Amino acid sequence: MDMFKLLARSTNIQKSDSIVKKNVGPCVPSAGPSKHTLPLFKDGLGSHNEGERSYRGTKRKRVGSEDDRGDSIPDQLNFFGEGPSLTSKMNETDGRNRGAEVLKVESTEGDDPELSETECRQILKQHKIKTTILAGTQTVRNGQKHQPTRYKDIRVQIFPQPLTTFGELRSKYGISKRLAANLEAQGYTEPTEVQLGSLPILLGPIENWGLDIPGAKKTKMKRQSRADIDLLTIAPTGSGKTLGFMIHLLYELMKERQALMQSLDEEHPARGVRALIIAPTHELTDQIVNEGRKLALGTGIKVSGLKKGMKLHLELVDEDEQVNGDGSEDEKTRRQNKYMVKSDILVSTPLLLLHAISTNGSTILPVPDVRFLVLDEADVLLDPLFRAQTLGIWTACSHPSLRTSLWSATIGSSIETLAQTFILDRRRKLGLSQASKDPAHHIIRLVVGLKDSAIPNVSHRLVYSASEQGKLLALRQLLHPSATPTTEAPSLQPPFLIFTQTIPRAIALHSELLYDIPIEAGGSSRIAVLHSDLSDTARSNIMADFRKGQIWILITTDLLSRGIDFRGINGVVNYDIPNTSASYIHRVGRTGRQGRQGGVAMTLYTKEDIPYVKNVANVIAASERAKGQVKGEGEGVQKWLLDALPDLSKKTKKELKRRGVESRRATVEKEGGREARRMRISTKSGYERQLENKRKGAVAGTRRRMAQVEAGAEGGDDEEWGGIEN
Ligand SMILES: Nc1ncnc2c1ncn2[C@@H]1O[C@H](COP(=O)(O)OP(=O)(O)OP(=O)(O)O)[C@@H](O)[C@H]1O
Repeated sequence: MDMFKLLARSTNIQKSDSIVKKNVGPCVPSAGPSKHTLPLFKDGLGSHNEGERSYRGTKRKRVGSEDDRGDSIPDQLNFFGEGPSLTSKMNETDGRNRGAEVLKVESTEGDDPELSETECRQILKQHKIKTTILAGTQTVRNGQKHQPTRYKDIRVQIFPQPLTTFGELRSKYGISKRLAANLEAQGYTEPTEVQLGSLPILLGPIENWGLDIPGAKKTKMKRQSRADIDLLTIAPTGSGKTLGFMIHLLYELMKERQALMQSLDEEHPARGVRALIIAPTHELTDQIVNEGRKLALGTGIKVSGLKKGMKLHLELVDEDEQVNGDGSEDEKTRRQNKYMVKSDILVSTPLLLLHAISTNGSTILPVPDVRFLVLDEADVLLDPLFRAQTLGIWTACSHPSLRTSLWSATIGSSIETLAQTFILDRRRKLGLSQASKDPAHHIIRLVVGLKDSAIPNVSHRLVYSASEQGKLLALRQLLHPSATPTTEAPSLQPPFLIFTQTIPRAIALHSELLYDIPIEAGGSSRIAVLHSDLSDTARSNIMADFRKGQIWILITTDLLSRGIDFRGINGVVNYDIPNTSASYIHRVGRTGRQGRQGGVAMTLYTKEDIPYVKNVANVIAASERAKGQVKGEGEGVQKWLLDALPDLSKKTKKELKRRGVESRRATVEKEGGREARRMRISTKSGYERQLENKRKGAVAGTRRRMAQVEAGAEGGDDEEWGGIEN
């Protein structure tokens, strides 16, 4: 495996040889062996300690020691690399289970072993994968007669055949050679848990789901029938959801393309957007495009990100005045070539996509060719902030067999109900809920691990620092290599992320810390701030520099809390407490990805935060319970603290989610600026600030006076001599 390819993953750098060598020298702070703590799921622990398991007809064993990889990455180069390989990590953790658990099945009974239902149950349970049909079609018996199939709230657990190796993608599901080769070239050899559970449902026939499917008795159903399904997937951060939906989309579009080419007698099939992926930020859409392109290489499927001004309909290109030219035919063709989207899989943020399918009068035009809709970070996309836009797009996807999949580490019950209601309403409106037209449609929910919880392979710390100044001091202790690690301020080696509540606070913290990194270590260039007020170019440059290891500490807002995959970051600092427990789960999920051990999530809180800390404390406590950890002194959340912290009322929770801690939003203009001064990010005393302000005032006054004198002198020159008045 090419180590530089790994280092450059998720960047556009192809030949990053020189960059890596230049930037990742011995002074790289994250160099050194990665630490290991406990496994992600406790159940898996016991079952995998044996190191080897056998099921009927299959021999299931741990694979992939360091030697198996064939190449090992020197620690000092493994800055943003994959860390220890997934497989080697298993050995290192004494054969215990981890986040991105992998398995290999060595078939001893033919190429395509079918596992019995008991075996499926066993594997799925071991990996904490729970699959439930939430609603679907069911044949209702009325006396002797079978009523037409009807929609029902079913809520039945199913046990689909798990995907135990990527080899099965080809042998069982028939993915193309090219796609299989691309997976291998990217170093993906074994599926992670979310892929193990979701791909058989997405790619396979309904018989894969086990026997207990209402209305789908094996004897009555046609063999190899595929159901229309909508899937909700809830799996931990960094568990490989992107690859899960990408493999599905590429598989479907390649199959469709092949069928079309055959039916058109080898002619080129018509192209157009057939799959939409929506994600909440540009950073995330760029990352998805990047991953998608690597997988789609040579398959003929085009994956692209939507750019400003691009449209999905010809009439919209013609309508747009901004891009209108002289009206000639040539000009029209040129314009259409330039502004029409020409890709099979389009990735976008909701607002940009909505503009691309709306007229100037903002009527949304339907996109009937779209067959697949993926909502990545679905809970955020269906949150009030993005809800109208997302549902607008979803409604515009008017294909009768649209398959929607929703992915996130956190999908609360209200969002789940909203999605389910919307899916059923949409089908009803399209007249699809009658039995004759809807023989097999199901809404399925797949949960990996404990629903809505933080990854347990990260060490969580909740640190009280009394005041804003206290927080700054705690952070400085982390930055200075000489600082002795204490329980209050544990050591945290860069690279790491710092989250603040607002953009002004991120900027203020950045200017405060700018000179905290010694010149010999790169000085101010090692620390940067990223937020949505920056230009797109500035944002992508900062992202690229952080991935390359040129920036060590990145201060940001919740903009980067979702989906962003920085492989090797050592930790996350919540400089300001997150607004919701979901936000905490996603922020800390930027570390400990792919089950990587040793990540630290540190949350600082002050007096003002006490009424709001319970949210975070509960998540940490649940995560510790999940891994069965006995807490060390100062680590995690002590029981007394959990009991002492006040509970949040529904109203407070709602307000906190919407606005964050109110006092941190105070500006100097409000309340004579007293609150703003108290919450200011600065270590300077009031007296020092007063002196500084006086100095600034004096300098400004001198400049003003000089300008006046100059203006006066210039004015004198310009004035015409008017003679002496009588
Ligand atoms: N089967 C696999 N083998 C090895 N690495 C994998 C596999 N699947 C995914 N990965 C890697 O795991 C990392 C995390 O994947 P991804 O970003 O898709 O996580 P996610 O579940 O979407 O996380 P989040 O909830 O934070 O968005 C990526 O670097 C990806 O390349």
